[in-house]
This record gives sequence, structure tokens and C-alpha cells, in this order.
Amino acid sequence: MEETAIFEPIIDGILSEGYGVVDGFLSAGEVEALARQLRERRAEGRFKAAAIGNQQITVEKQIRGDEIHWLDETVATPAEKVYLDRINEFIQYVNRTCYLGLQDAELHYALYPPGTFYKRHLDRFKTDSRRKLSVICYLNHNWQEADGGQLAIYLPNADGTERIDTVLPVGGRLVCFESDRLEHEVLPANRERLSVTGWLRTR
Ligand SMILES: O=C(O)CCC(=O)C(=O)O
Ligand SMILES: [Fe+2]
Repeated sequence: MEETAIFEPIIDGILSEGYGVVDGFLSAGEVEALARQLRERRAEGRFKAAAIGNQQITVEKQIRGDEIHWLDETVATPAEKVYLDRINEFIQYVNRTCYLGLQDAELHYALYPPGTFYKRHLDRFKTDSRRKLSVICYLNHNWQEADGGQLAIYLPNADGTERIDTVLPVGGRLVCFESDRLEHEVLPANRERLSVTGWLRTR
């Protein structure tokens, strides 16, 4: 797919709704390859229970139940390189069109076992103001509404009330929003839920 065709709607969504969603950020084949890679990394024993806070010390299952593994570009496999390259193209696009001065990305795989969730939170750590945009790409085959696991996004209305939009974690779909702005939550998933989550950072 032509790059602006997938990048432009993301930025348009952020500007008009506060968040952007696009399908086909990864093709079905790319999703399958990256999901397979995730499972291989997990089988190698590389995944750890996700922690809360920037010291990565507190594991709190009542807040989040996912397991994660950080992508390392120095040992990236072809399937991982496809995603890293696409994200880097997106960074260039955002810098050309929005002058955000993005520098790099930090990305981790996430696997939510059935029944797990991530309670309402903001992504930016108090001590890390480099995180500008949160990007999540889903790696799930044939995800249905009944599978749960929606990303719930809390949006402020002009009158001070809030509304909640939900996004299904459909394979190949990318969601992006400003890390210090939008509170969000992962609702309990009824089946294993796979994604790559990350942050686009300034210098
Ligand atoms: O997987 C998602 O939909 C969101 C994950 C998330 O909020 C996070 O990892 O900070
Ligand atoms: Fe988050």
C-alpha cells in the first residue's frame, strides 16, 4: 500500500478525534509472520510480566496482566525489521507533516493471556517526557467483538463530561495517540491477545 494512504488517516484522526486508527498498517501476511515471531520469542522464554512505572519493578496483576518483550533492532529478524522499517517511515512522515521532531521508537511485544487486562492509565511516565506518541499494532487473527479485549479510550467532551470509544484489536490495525493526553484501558480479553506497543520519542 502507498505509504501516505496508511499514514495520513492516522494523523487526521489524531487531529480531529484525539486518536488515529488505520487498518492494514501491516498486511495479513506481515501480521502472521510477526505473530509467529512473537510466539517464537516467547517460547525462548524472553517474555516477562509487565511492570508499572519507569523502574520496571512493580508487577501488579490487578492493574495489568500482560507479558512483554522489548524489540531489539540489533537482533531483529526479517519479520521484525518489516515492522521497525514501517514505524521509521511513519516517524519520517510525521516529522515532515507535523514537525514533531520525533527521534526514535521504543517498542515491545505484548501478550495478554485470557482474562487479563490493563486498567485505565496514561502512557507517559512522570520522568520521561520524551514519549510523544503511543502506537499499538495488533497481531490477532480474526478477532471478534465477543473476544473482548477492546482498547477503551476516554475522550473529554467540551462540557466536561467524557465519552468512551472502543477499538477492537484486529490484526494489522494500528492505533496512535498523544502519550500524555489520552487515558485508555485494555478490557479483559477472552482469548490470547497479541500486539506490538510502543512510543515515538523526541530527543
Ligand atoms: O494494547 C492496547 O490496546 C493498549 C496497550 C497499552 O495501553 C499499553 O501498553 O500502555
Ligand atoms: Fe497504554
